[in-house]
Amino acid sequence: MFSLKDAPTTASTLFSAYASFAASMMLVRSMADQLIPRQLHSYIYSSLSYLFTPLSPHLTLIIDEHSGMTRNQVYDAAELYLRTKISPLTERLRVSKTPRKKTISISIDQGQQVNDTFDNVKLTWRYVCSSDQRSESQNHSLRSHNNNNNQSSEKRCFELTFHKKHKDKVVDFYLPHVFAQANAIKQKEKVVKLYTRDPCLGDDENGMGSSIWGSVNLEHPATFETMAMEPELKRAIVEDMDRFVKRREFYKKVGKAWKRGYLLYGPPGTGKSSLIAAMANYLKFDVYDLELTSIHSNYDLRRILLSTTNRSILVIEDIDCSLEMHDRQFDEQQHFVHQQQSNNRLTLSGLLNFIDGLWSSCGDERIIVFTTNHKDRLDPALLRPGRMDIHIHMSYCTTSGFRILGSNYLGFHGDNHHHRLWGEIEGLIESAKVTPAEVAEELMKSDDVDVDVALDRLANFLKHNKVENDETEEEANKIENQEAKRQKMDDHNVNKIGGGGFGRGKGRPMQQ
Ligand SMILES: Nc1ncnc2c1ncn2[C@@H]1O[C@H](COP(=O)(O)OP(=O)(O)OP(=O)(O)O)[C@@H](O)[C@H]1O
Ligand SMILES: [Mg+2]
Repeated sequence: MFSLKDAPTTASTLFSAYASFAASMMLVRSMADQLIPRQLHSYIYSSLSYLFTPLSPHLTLIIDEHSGMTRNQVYDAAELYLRTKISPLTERLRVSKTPRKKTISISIDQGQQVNDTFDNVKLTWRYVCSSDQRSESQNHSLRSHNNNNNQSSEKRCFELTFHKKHKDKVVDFYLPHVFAQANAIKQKEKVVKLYTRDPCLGDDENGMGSSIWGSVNLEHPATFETMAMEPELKRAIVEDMDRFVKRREFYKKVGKAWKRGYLLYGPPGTGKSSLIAAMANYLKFDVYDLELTSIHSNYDLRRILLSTTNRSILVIEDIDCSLEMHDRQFDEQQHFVHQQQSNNRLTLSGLLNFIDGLWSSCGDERIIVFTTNHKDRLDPALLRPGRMDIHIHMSYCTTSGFRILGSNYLGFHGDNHHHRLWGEIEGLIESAKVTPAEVAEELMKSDDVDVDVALDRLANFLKHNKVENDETEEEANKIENQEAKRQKMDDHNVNKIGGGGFGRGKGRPMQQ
């Protein structure tokens, strides 16, 4: 065996000593290669290299874009979250926008680093792209999955580095924080959709699914700020919705389906449809506009409702005239006799049963809105307590409603309320019984809105309506008085004939 101790220290001996050492190492390595099973080679070499590399105090988590064949949700959350953490020092950013999105998204480019701090823990994110080593078959299936030929061969991941001692804090608290923030961003950026039944589209081969509904982006600009309504009513609706979306656990605890029903009633043009849009924009819930006249049976209804998604608003407008809905009691009596027939037509009880039962138990965070111009014509089954949780009366334009429209349409704020016509209009607005739609129309009539002209026109419109209302009211009073007189005469005669027998109330008609 070679020994350095006895060797003379000349250059040539040093060289021959090194050569001999290298030769011995090669011999040892080739013996090891032969004696140690092949599978253990890489393990042993990496363990040896680990022993000779200084220990790093840092830990790096690798967050791949895909987990197997599906997307890695941690990656998606990180991508959204890191958009909010881009610092002015970042040198390269990626910018994109898809037709479905309203905003431009900015994300970090490969190799770029983003620093973050969470509960005094310093973290560094790095975005890494490399060419994918996966087999061609895997790439192929990913390609078809992503429908994105150029990018599928690229392997993308985030590397999250921090001090090892914070591992638990990062996994248990920081990553959930990243998820929560990403969800909030997603929610904010969500484009609300309006789904309507498209008769031109057939069902898919299962007879179910998205083809039942066609969708467009809900571009309705109504918000609670633009709605001309009493401020207290607006506040009450917003608070009610806020409470509703926060109460997942509560609904579970009390065993109630997580749904909420609103009945909006009032004359045409008072903002019922606008309010639905404002609700959808506020909650970022998609809207399913259900036209009952296009549905022919309870079976169809069930199928259509089952294909709606959670966190959505189901709207049935003009419920009183959508259908000749049968009285619920009548329908229940007939149910046993004509069960088959009942499935072949759409009935009020079919709708109510479904909303109360099946539909509400298989979905979460559902809102249902019925609208009507005539609440008095609705079937009592629809109005009974517990069915529609909140009844909202959309009324003619009030003073505060006019203030909101004035500020929206004419840019009136603060001092502008001192306009010479303002007081006159406020004095007329409630007695003129005009709808917010009519007021909005008057304010928008000229192309370039001249405030004087617009208010002048509105004042005249209100005066004209008030005169008409007064005349109609006079006429109605006259008829009412005549009616009352006639009634009095009838009652007089009835009392004479019936004599109030069998406990009938005095003055009640006999046929009752
Ligand atoms: N309360 C309101 N606040 C703000 N704008 C309103 C309001 N009511 C009506 N408008 C305006 O009038 C237009 C028509 O209103 P909308 O369609 O919401 O009324 P509606 O009550 O649904 O009527 P209908 O009973 O005929 O369906 C809206 O696009 C909006 O511009
Ligand atoms: Mg409407």
